[in-house]
Amino acid sequence: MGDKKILSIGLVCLDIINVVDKYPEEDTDTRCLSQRWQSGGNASNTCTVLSLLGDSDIAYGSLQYLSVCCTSFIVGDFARRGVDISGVAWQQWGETPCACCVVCPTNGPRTVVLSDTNLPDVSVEDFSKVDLSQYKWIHWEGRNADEQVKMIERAREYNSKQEEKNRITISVEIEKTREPLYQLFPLGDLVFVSKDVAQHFGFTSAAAALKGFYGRLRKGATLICAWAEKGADAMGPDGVIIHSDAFPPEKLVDTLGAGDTFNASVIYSLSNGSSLQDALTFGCQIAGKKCGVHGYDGILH
Ligand SMILES: Nc1ncnc2c1ncn2[C@@H]1O[C@H](COP(=O)(O)OP(=O)(O)O)[C@@H](O)[C@H]1O
Ligand SMILES: O=P(O)(O)OC[C@@]1(O)O[C@H](CO)[C@@H](O)[C@@H]1O
Repeated sequence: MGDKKILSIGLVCLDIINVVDKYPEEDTDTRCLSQRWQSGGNASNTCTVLSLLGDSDIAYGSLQYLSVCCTSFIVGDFARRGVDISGVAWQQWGETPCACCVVCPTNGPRTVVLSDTNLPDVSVEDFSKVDLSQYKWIHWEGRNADEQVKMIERAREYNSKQEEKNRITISVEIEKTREPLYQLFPLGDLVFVSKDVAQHFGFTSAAAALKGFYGRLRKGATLICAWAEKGADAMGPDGVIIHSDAFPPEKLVDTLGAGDTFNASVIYSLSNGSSLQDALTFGCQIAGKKCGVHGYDGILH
């Protein structure tokens, strides 16, 4: 695979994170323990974690064209982390998505309210400008699924003309409970399905979700389902379910981005030749470390 990179397509936003000692009640006025700005969104978090793990990659998400305050913050953050943004689909109009996040270190969970109004998603046209020969792996966060289907078709067509060693591995994440996203199940070589989607379909464990969803996948594909403090399960073409326990940190402080950290770490590990079991374990280890620190710096220590 040489020096080829990993491309991540999905949300890039600004996270404004309020750390509180207890989740605020409605119609109260409280002070947070601390507040910080952080680059966020699936594509951004994936690139952040990949860059910390050591790969050079490209955040290819939706960033506003105008250099308004929060956009320059995100760009600065990518530069600081060495994330290559030369492939970003800059938009001429629209507002940079922004998420107000509440993180409660006493019990861990994060609550997110996202404003994602009018910034266009990455389109097939944007994607047609991408030089696919640069990439060994492309990850799509399920969003504008109808367009994403066509982008993945283009990547598959490219693959059909390549020798096996030059083919791009295609992964998709189906995280939100939105009907159009389910058409992505048969499109990935690797599919991440969230606990939220699994529960929406009535599954009460990762293993049950894998058994229930696996039939929707393309031949030879792998399905992974993370289940917070219960760790994660995976099923490959042999139909065997493998599992990794979670690796809870000594003190749970911030679970915002744990799922994105898990996905990025699994992708990193598989793209470097690890077995599915090792990649699953590595994903849980790094995601567990993330839960023990605020933000992403320190996830390797
Ligand atoms: N409370 C926790 N303790 C330890 N590990 C956790 C915890 N929450 C999440 N993780 C790790 O992060 C991974 C993804 O978490 P999950 O909550 O399923 O994703 P998301 O953040 O997308 O909801 C889990 O498989 C697990 O390894
Ligand atoms: O890994 P998680 O915690 O599921 O996702 C975290 C996240 O990508 O989701 C929000 C948008 O939905 C962003 O504000 C935030 O950075």
